[in-house]
Amino acid sequence: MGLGLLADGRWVSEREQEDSQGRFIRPVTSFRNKITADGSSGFKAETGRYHLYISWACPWAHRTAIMRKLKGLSDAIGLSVVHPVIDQNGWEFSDEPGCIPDSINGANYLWEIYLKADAKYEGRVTVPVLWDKETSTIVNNESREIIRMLDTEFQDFAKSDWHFLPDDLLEKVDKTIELIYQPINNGVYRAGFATTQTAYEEGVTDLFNALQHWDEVLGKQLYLCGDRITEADWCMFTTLLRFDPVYYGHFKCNLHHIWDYPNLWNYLKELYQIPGVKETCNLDHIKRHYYVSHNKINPTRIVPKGPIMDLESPPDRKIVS
Ligand SMILES: N[C@@H](CCC(=O)N[C@@H](CS)C(=O)NCC(=O)O)C(=O)O
Repeated sequence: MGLGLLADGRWVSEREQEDSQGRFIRPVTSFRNKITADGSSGFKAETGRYHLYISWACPWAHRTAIMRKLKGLSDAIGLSVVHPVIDQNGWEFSDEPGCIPDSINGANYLWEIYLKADAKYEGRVTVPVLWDKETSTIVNNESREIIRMLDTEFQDFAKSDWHFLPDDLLEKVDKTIELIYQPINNGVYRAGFATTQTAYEEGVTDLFNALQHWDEVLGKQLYLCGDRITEADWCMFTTLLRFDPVYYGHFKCNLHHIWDYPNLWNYLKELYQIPGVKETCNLDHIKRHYYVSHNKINPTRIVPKGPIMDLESPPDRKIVS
């Protein structure tokens, strides 16, 4: 599949992991430290100290890019963007349009960053990566935890008033992020990377049951957790954005398009049209990443021209509470 991992300090090509029934297994993330406003964790929130490595293509990394942008943290936290296609050597830095080379460590490949953080690191080399320039290490490479840190620990440097974790919704936000993870965010991968009919059907069934549920919820309330936008909405957004252009065809998630669901489709457009969000949505990188990197699923590496998808048209969701 053009995907690989680090083993014994070397890069080795390897396919996606699966269980004996052909079900996709997502490996556990390894760097789990935390940046805190008061520095009690050993990583203090500071301006100019941290750097984010992302791919515009990746839905997990995209969450962190949205958070950095909307919180007004672009001056405080640096950014590098890898080439959209994963080839023999994994994620690669490039100066092609849309990419930002690694100005911090001067790496050619993302795996070099992982080895610099931990010379004994073994396993997958994934985006996003939150890098600490002061201690030359990876603080964290789990998107859900990175967005939480950017949202709550960098208040002194945030240049906007957005806050995506209201005190009274903390539990609900966590529960919702958890609730949409398996069937939706990971569900598209469970369908797309399945290697048996049964595993694929399990993934697709869970996915479309969950989409139906959330379409109904979004007919009654504005956002996933109620009347305010939260971190959970950004977790949902990056999957919905990729759905019709990629998951519908490439991952065979084709019972319905997102544009068939009146509430989900309008909700997607509403979030897309929030100032600052569009600049983080690179559909060219998104399509090239999936259709070209997964050569087991798409051996010709042909990237479809469509679909024609109008995310700019005015949303007209009807909320009936
Ligand atoms: N748990 C991670 C998952 C990140 C992840 O799977 N990223 C993918 C891109 S969409 C990746 O870098 N894959 C490369 C690989 O597995 O070799 C998170 O949410 O941050």
